[in-house]
Amino acid sequence: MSETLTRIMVVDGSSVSRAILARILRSEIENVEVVTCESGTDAITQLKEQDFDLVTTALLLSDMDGLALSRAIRDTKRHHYTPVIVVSGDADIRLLKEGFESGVTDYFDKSNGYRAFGDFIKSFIQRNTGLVGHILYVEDSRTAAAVTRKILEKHGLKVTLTDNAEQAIVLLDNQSGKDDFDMVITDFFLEGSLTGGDLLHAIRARLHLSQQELPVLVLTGSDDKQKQVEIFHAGGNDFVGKPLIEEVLIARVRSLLLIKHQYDALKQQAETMRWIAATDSLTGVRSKRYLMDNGESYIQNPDLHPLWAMLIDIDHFKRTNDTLGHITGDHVLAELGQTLNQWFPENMVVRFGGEEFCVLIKQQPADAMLDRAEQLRQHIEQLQPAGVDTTVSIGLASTEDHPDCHLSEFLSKADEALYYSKAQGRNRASIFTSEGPQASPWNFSNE
Ligand SMILES: Nc1nc2c(ncn2[C@@H]2O[C@H](COP(=O)(O)OP(=O)(O)OP(=O)(O)O)[C@@H](O)[C@H]2O)c(=O)[nH]1
Repeated sequence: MSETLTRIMVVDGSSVSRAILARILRSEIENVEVVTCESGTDAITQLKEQDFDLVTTALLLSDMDGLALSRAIRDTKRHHYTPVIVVSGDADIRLLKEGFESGVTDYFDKSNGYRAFGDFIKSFIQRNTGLVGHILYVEDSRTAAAVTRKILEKHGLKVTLTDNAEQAIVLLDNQSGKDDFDMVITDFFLEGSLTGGDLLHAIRARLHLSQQELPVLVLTGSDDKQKQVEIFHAGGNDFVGKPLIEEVLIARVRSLLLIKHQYDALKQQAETMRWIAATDSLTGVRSKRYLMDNGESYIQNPDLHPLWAMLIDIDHFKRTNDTLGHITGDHVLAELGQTLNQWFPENMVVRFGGEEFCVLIKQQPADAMLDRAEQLRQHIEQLQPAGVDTTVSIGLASTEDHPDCHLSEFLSKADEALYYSKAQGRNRASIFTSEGPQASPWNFSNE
């Protein structure tokens, strides 16, 4: 949810149009304040006194036309950069010819309907909100650095300045994942032993940061076409000629940051998808798919031995569902999942089936494992998850007893031990040794 307030001015001679446009904007855009004006003069007066993020204007107004209003807006200091959108039903030839020179940013064809107007403005705002990003700026001229830094900061960017490529590489190399750089702006000609071209090469070839991961904008005073080609060959995303023109610099920075932010969003999305595929949403433990993808390498890793498979199955869970309902059953499962995650934080906790969990537990001697299984059994017996009397049966198998098993075979040993626990009366733990299933020594002391 956006937290900053967006202020939009709507200029239109028709009171009906003003009311509809304002209503659409208020319903489509979060945190918006809409101010309406009937005439160009009224609009200019308010624009001189207040800040707005966007102005929409009809083409025909009672005292001037939308193009004249746009020109007047460009002449104000406060709104020199504010986007102006002409909203009109007839894209006449004058708008096409003069709109650009008048500083009109975009045009909305009213014949597309009011609903489309809401979508149009919403997406326009999303594309044109204040710049957000952390820029690593490499410039050895103090004067140029001061001026450019001021421009970037004025547009909302955070800037870290260094005057040489060597230092820039160190800063990039030491990024920690927090407050990392979103893009690099570098002068091509630098005084140190490395040029902007060398920096580019280091970013792409040594640090392996792609053009989407870390866009680089090169500032060059040279009109040399060969140099410009070299910049692209070295992995530069774009270049801007010096002396810098503020609007050109900001437009380039904006489009490169857009690439970077889209890359970050896709990466985040892929991460979320992986997490969803790997996690059981009801219980918060790993999914069976995760076990199938990762379990084999886990049990084959000798550093984790002795490694145990522990299968935990709720006793008479059907009865819980049948008497107390499926929802209560779900709550029991969720609480058990949470408990197992807490008990085995460094291990692989998996929902193995409907009411069955599997935990792969690393580096446990047999005595400690049998103690732990018994403590868990007792804990669940007293836990009453979701207020329901609940017990579990447990089956165990160890790599010490079954050193050369693959995952499925290893799990089936633990499953046989679990079956044995069920057959012996439930609410107990059993272990499948090299001699077959046996009751945990704890069961004898319980009975
Ligand atoms: N609430 C709920 N129930 C589930 C879920 N997945 C499986 N079950 C139920 O788990 C129950 C398993 O029943 P059974 O296989 O007969 O096992 P049980 O009643 O636990 O008996 P024993 O395992 O022999 O002690 C069935 O009623 C399934 O509907 C789930 O996601 N939520």
